[in-house]
Amino acid sequence: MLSAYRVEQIRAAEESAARVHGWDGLMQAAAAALADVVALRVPSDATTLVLVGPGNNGGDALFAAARLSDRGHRVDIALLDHAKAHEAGLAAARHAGARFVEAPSDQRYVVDGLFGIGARPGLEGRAAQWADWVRDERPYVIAVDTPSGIGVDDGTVPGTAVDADVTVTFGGAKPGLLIGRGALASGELVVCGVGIAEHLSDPACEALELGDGARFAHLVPGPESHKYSRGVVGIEAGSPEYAGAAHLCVAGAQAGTAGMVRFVGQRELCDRVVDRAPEVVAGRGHVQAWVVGPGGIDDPEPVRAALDDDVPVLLDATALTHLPPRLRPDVLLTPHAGELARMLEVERVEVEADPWPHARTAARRWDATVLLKGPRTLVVAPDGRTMVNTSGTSWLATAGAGDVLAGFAGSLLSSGLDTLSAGALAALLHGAAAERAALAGPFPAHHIAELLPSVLGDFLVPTVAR
Ligand SMILES: NC(=O)C1=CN([C@@H]2O[C@H](COP(=O)(O)OP(=O)(O)OC[C@H]3O[C@@H](n4cnc5c(N)ncnc54)[C@H](OP(=O)(O)O)[C@@H]3O)[C@@H](O)[C@H]2O)[C@@H](O)CC1
Ligand SMILES: [K+]
Repeated sequence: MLSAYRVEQIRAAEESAARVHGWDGLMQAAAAALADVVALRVPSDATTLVLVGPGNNGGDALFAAARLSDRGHRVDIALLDHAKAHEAGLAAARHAGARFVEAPSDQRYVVDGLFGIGARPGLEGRAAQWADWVRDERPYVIAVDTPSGIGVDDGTVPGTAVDADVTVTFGGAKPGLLIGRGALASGELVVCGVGIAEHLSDPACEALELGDGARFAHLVPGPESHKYSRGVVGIEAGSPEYAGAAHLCVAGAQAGTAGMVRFVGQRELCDRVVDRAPEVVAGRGHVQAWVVGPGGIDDPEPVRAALDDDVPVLLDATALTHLPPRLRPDVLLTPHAGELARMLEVERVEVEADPWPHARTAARRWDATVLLKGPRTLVVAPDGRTMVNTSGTSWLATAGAGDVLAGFAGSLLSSGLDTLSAGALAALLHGAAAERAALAGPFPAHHIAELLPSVLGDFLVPTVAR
């Protein structure tokens, strides 16, 4: 599990840790970790340009530059403001023989030490020019703690930001490195301990990882299991216009942990679904979770009927246009940005620019868990607990992918996972299956459903079914 902390949490932990290790101790730990990553990633005969800002982020970069110079690396340093650069760091870099330059020129490797957790979002003046140079010249960029220009607490990018290939972040991740456009600017994350971990309070948000399978070992059936104990998921999806959504949602559900899939809907659609998937049972009956809405008809009745059953309910697509004013925490809503914008009566661009507060607002307003689909899918519980998904590929922007996700998440709900865990796990494995599919190039959504069982199996290893 990857944990992310807001700036004030990091500051508080830093304060406590500094009493133990000293401020210089923390900075040296950060600089050492940074220098190690640079030494591993940058070819030994290349020149690394280190961009240095006015605060301790620049201090980390300067001490790392000194360490790299000492190890024989060629280092150019560009100071944003000579008068404000970290004094001891500057002396160390000079002493180690780093070269000082006025501005970026033809360097292909860059360390972004302009601003870290002390940053106000948005870059101006020379910092903005240097970020533009990075955007145009596309060198390989290693960001120090955070890419400069992002909102560290929320992942907003109000203006220009440095686009990094990798971000070496200290003490713990930050929400802005996981969420929204900030996440896209961060690239790969390397979290380095600098001695503050034991002083941190509860994370602001978390990301499940593919190594977290042991937490879900209870999903693996045992010798006593039967189809009902594994879970029955009921699906009401598809319409004459979108029959495919029914097939894809069912395929997603069958790829999950449920022992049985029920399908309800018009007779003709039921027949078609059972023709394609003979294991499916058509018609109403007892279920442990409902999925309603993918490609569905514009009718409030299926939503009302599912909510009347006292089991977890996933509402997607057309079902989101028929929400009662208040739901309950075992309801999982799965909008994309456009659907959430409609639900909240705001513009889609507003949701895309700052997704987290919009997902939180909806979760609070409906007292339901909200899974907001996007390049970094968010799952937010009514009490604000948030999981961010970091798996996936841009090829996932394909018709039907959401139908598969809804069915798969519903399957996990029917097996007893709470809405937050089911949403987070479904998003993680759906994204991982898409990454696997993308190895062969673009793919249709049904490939995700075909790959999900093996992705789930790998995730749950070494806890294999007996
Ligand atoms: N966490 C840890 O345990 C450890 C953390 N460490 C490191 O410390 C870093 C935090 O350092 P920091 O507090 O000095 O803040 P930093 O990000 O360097 O920037 C502050 C300066 O930038 C300026 N400024 C800000 N935004 C601006 C803008 N948009 N445009 C222009 N100027 C702007 C701001 O100006 P001011 O707001 O004061 O006017 C101030 O001068 C942290 O990210 C990590 O790298 C390690 O050393 C040790 C372990
Ligand atoms: K930075």
